[in-house]
Order: sequence, then C-alpha cells, then structure tokens
Amino acid sequence: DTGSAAAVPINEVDIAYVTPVTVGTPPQTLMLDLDTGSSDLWVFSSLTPSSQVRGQEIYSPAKSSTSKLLSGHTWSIRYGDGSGSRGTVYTDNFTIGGLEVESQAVQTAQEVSSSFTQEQSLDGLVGLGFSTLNTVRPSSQLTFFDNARPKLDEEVFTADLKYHATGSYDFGFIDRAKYTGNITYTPVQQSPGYWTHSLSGYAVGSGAFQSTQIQGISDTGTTLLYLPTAIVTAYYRQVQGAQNSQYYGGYVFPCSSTLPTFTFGIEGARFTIPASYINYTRISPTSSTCYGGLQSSSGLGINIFGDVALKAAFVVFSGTNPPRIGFGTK
Ligand SMILES: CNCc1nccn1C
Repeated sequence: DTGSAAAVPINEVDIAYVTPVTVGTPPQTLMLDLDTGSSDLWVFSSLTPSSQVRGQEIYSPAKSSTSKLLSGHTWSIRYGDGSGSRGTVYTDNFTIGGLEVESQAVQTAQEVSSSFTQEQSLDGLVGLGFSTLNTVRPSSQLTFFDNARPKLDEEVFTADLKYHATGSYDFGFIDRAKYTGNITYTPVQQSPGYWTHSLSGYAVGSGAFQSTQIQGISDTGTTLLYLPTAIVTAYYRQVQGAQNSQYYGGYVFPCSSTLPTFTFGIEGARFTIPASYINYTRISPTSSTCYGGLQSSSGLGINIFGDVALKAAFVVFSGTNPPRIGFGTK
C-alpha cells in the first residue's frame, strides 16, 4: 500500500504545515501537523474544554462506530517551544492520503496550551519520530508509520515541504517526479527517538564549504533551522545591520538586507537554502526589522534541521533496519 497527502502551510510564513487526515467511521477529517520530531498522535477532541478550542476541527469518538477507549491510558507532552497538551486515548481507524491503519492510537486532548489554542488551523499532531518517544502510559503506543509499515510497498515516508506553497507527504514509495538526480543517504541514530543524523558541513553564500560534522535532528515540526553559534555568527556577519537581539530572542536584521544563501552538506551532496527562506518574517506587521530563519541552537542542547532547511530538499525518512535519511535535489 501507499499514501500521498498535501502539506499545507498554516500561515503566510510557513510557521507549520498541516495535512488532511480522517479518523473514525464515518470519517472525520482533521488537519494535522506531521511532526518527525515527536511520536504522539494527538487531536483536539470533544474532550477538549471549549474555552481552549478556537476554530479547530475536533474528533468526537462518540460519533465513531469504530472508536474504542484505551482504558486507563493517559498522555502528556511538552514541546521544545514550551507548548504542550495532555489527555486520554482511543483507538480508531485513521487514514492519511488513502493509507489506512485500523486501530491507531488517537490521543484525545483534555488540555492544550494557549499557543495551540491560538493556532486555529491546526487540529493536532501526527508524530513520525520513533515510537520510543511516545508518552502514552502505562503502555506506550505506536506511531502511524510504525503501524502502517507492514502494509507499505517500501518502508519509507517522504517529505516535500515547499516555501510559501503546498507540498506533500508520501508513504510507502519514493516519487521520482519530486526530485532530480539521486537521493543521498546518511545513517540515522534512532536513540533516543529522533531522526538524528549529521550534516557533512556548510557554506555561507559563495564562501568555501566548511567540512565539519554537525549532528542534529531533522524535524518537520520545527519551523526554523537551529545550528551552533559559531556557524550562525559567521552567517550574520555577512548581513549589514544584523544583530543578536535579547529582546527578540535571536538574530534580526533590516528587512531590506541582501542575505546570503546557506548551503548544507549530506555526505558528498550539497543543498542550498535560498536567502528568501532565511528572511523569515517581520518582527511585527509594520516593522522594517526582520527575524532570521537561521538561529543559534545554543539554548536548545541540540541542533534542529527544521522546515527552513527541509523545504530546500526532498527528504526520505527510511524505516529500514538500520534506519537512514536521504536528501534529494528538487
Ligand atoms: C506554536 N507551538 C505549538 C506547535 N504548533 C505546532 C507544533 N508545535 C509544537
């Protein structure tokens, strides 16, 4: 089997991408954020207090003839940006792009933090990290990918995220029409549960490529690219008027700046992030100061290859044994 579904930016700066999924019988359609940086599948639901729901679609297990309560099971998750949610668990039929998993653990939110309430076009997340990260207790649950794996033509899913446009996620096949040349693979270290791998180096603009191993996680659920401070300062040194602002919590610069591109390596291959992806957003709607799509990872304890980087490539998440990740030029 295979599946293919759209990845739609939820706002004009691609802060996150959502994908249509169906839950239950008859199918209830929700727009969820497919997130390779976590492993919980949770949804706004009929159990979410109405004061915390602002325009989101909800899953109502009572309206599904195939829903079953996973009795005595709860979950609670906190994300890197401080947001979080918690609740109870049902199993139900779950499909993405025509690919169905019967009896998928669907984590129903009984509480969500304010930043989720404010994200009106996001109805929950589908964790596509390794199932070891799942927070359901007393028994942890499998991700959609782990449940679908036995029926997939190929043990892969791919991400084709786009800048200010709708891209796609595919399951079970690698679409040759979505990239040119070959996919370059590199090993993944699956503990503690992220898609952890290394970049082989980087270049700022037309500068020389610096060969250096940079370990981090490829995370479709993180908006920006977070790298070591030394690399980030070298980048913004090329930008007139750029500064690392305590007030805004990162590098800002005049929106009129000419930014350099940023190139990262995967083994011998090179992927260049256009300057436009790094001119991320105005710090407020009428401001002429802009916030960078490349920021320092020093406060995070981990480097994160988020959407700003991933949307510059066609990415293959391979669940083979051992797992690996592949990047193709598009
Ligand atoms: C804005 N922070 C909440 C969120 N939205 C999508 C993912 N995450 C963590």
